[in-house]
Formats: sequence, C-alpha cells, structure tokens
Amino acid sequence: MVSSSNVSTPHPSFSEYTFPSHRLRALQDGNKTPLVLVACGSFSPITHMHLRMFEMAVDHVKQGMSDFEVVGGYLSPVSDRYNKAGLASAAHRVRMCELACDETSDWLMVDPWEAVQPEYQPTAVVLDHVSHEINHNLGGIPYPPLSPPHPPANLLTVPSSATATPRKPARVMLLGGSDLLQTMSQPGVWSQSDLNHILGTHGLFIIERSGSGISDALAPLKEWSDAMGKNWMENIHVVRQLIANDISSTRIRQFLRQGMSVQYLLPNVVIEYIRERGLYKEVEGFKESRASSMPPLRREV
Ligand SMILES: Nc1ncnc2c1ncn2[C@@H]1O[C@H](COP(=O)(O)OP(=O)(O)OP(=O)(O)O)[C@@H](O)[C@H]1O
Ligand SMILES: NC(=O)c1ccc[n+]([C@@H]2O[C@H](COP(=O)(O)O)[C@@H](O)[C@H]2O)c1
Repeated sequence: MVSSSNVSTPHPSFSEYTFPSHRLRALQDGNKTPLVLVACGSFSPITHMHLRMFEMAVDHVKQGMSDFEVVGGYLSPVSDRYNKAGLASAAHRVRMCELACDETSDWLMVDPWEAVQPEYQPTAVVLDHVSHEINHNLGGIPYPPLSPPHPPANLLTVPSSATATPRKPARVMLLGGSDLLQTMSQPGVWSQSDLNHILGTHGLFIIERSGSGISDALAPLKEWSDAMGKNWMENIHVVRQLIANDISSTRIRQFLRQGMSVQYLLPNVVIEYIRERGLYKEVEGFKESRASSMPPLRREV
C-alpha cells in the first residue's frame, strides 16, 4: 500500500519525459517473439478492469499463442487535447495510473508520452512511439535472461559492447475493449491509413465488453480486410470475459459525484488520491456525454 505522503508527491513525468523501461522483462524463450501490450484510453480514473485486461491478455497468449511471450505492458493515458467531458487532467490521470501499477503489479508501466504531447496523438502514432523506444532506442528485448549477479534493471540498458546479450525486436500490440473495436468501423473515427497500420503492423487484443458485440464489430473489418486482400483478422485476438466485469470509468465518475462508495472497484491508492485531491466532484450544470468523446481525428496520410 502506498502511503498518503507518496500519493501527494508531484511526479516529474510532466516536466522531463523518459520512456519507462524498468519493468520490461527479458525474453525467457528465445524461440518466441517478445510481445508488448499497450492500452490507450482516458483512464479517468483507472479501474481494476483496466489492469485486469493485461492479465487476461497474458493468459490468452499463454493458452493459445505459442509464437509470442508477453514481456511488457503499458498504459498510455490520452492528453488533455482529447477534450472529453468530465475527465480529470492528464497529470492526475497519469499519476493515478502510476500509483495503481505500483500498488497492484510488478510488470505494468505507464508511458506518459501521449499525455504530455501538445496535440492529440492518434493511437497508431502512440504504438509507433513505444515500438521506436523499445526496438530502436533500447535495441530490442534481451534473451536469454542474464544470470545473477546482474540485477533485472540492467537488462534493458542499451547494449554497449560486442559481449552484450542478444536482443530481439518486440511486437507492440494495442489492448482494448470491444467498444474500441466497434469504433473502428464507425465512419470518420479512424483514418484508413492508421487502421491499415494498426491491423497490419501492430495487431490488436480485444477484451469482450458487455453492450459491445464482438461479431458485429469484427464483420465490417473482415469485409474490408478481404476487399484489400489482407490477412488482418489474424492480427485481431479476441479475449472472452470468463468472469464478466462491466465496470466503466463513466460509472465511477457518476458514483463519485453522487458521494457513493467506489471501494473494491479501484485500487485503494487511487481512491485515496481522488479523495485527497477532491477529484470528480459534482459540477453544476455539467453533463457527461459519450458523444463528446470523439477525438480530433485523422492523421495526415
Ligand atoms: N469493463 C471493461 N471491459 C472491457 N474493456 C474495458 C472495460 N473497461 C474499460 N475497458 C477498455 O479499456 C480501454 C481504456 O478504457 P477507458 O479509459 O476508455 O475506460 P472506460 O471505462 O471505457 O472509460 P469511459 O467510461 O470514460 O468511456 C478501452 O479500450 C476500453 O474498451
Ligand atoms: N483515430 C484514432 O487514433 C482513435 C480513434 C478513436 C479512439 N482512439 C483512442 O481510443 C481511446 C478511447 O478512449 P475512451 O474510450 O476513454 O474515449 C483513446 O486513447 C483514443 O485516443 C483513437
């Protein structure tokens, strides 16, 4: 449990950006492709389900995707330029995600890069950024793991000599719920070139979400993939919710505005942060609207 003095500590990520790599794992099986999962979203606030999506994806990989091994997971909170009503500031959302990862996980990290950009960054650009940091700047994922006495943090420093551990390029995939998949066939929400890039180069892990049917969301993408003569559907990995969790941040914000308990829905440290900062209090005349959630769209082709 993080103490309340940690909760109120300002974080340097908004003044000095550095890509977090301290929790990336070395590849255990050199025959596999290292896989890094990136969840993009508002995370206002982060819930247990946002964290759990990563665990579900890891189980899915272990059970059925023998070519991959998950070596890292990142949350990428969207910037304030997303202009979605009712969100806390990006600085608060990043900090809540960091506290949640620190309290509940030994491998999840928060990349604040997207959140600190002065302009809205399409998701394809965010995935490219993570890929560039890992595969270009860090030189890939090391394998096999270095044996002690090297501490784990040393694994991911840039190789400097011919004796450096061999490294493999990581595949960076987007992780999200089926509502995100649904938006991919809504006109005007994603640019065609970004979708080509995400589906063709990166890939997608989709967690089933009630109210957002997966088959309905997949059908138009399959039609489009077929029409383009591509195998994009092979890069969409659907993860079923065996224990349904229908939590949403919108609902949490409503609870908070109404003074209701959110205990056991969010990590304790996030509840404490919200309480200390007085976030998500009722604003007179304020109405949340999902319709206002659409980002300024289209990356130039
Ligand atoms: N209960 C859930 N089941 C499946 N996916 C989820 C769930 N909650 C969030 N996600 C996914 O997590 C990603 C980031 O979540 P996001 O911040 O948009 O949360 P949200 O609960 O949908 O937020 P909001 O209610 O503010 O729209 C999205 O891809 C979303 O689909
Ligand atoms: N064109 C795009 O790149 C595009 C379109 C729609 C949503 N998204 C992303 O999906 C996420 C959606 O988050 P919310 O569900 O909280 O609105 C955000 O990170 C947003 O940037 C990206």
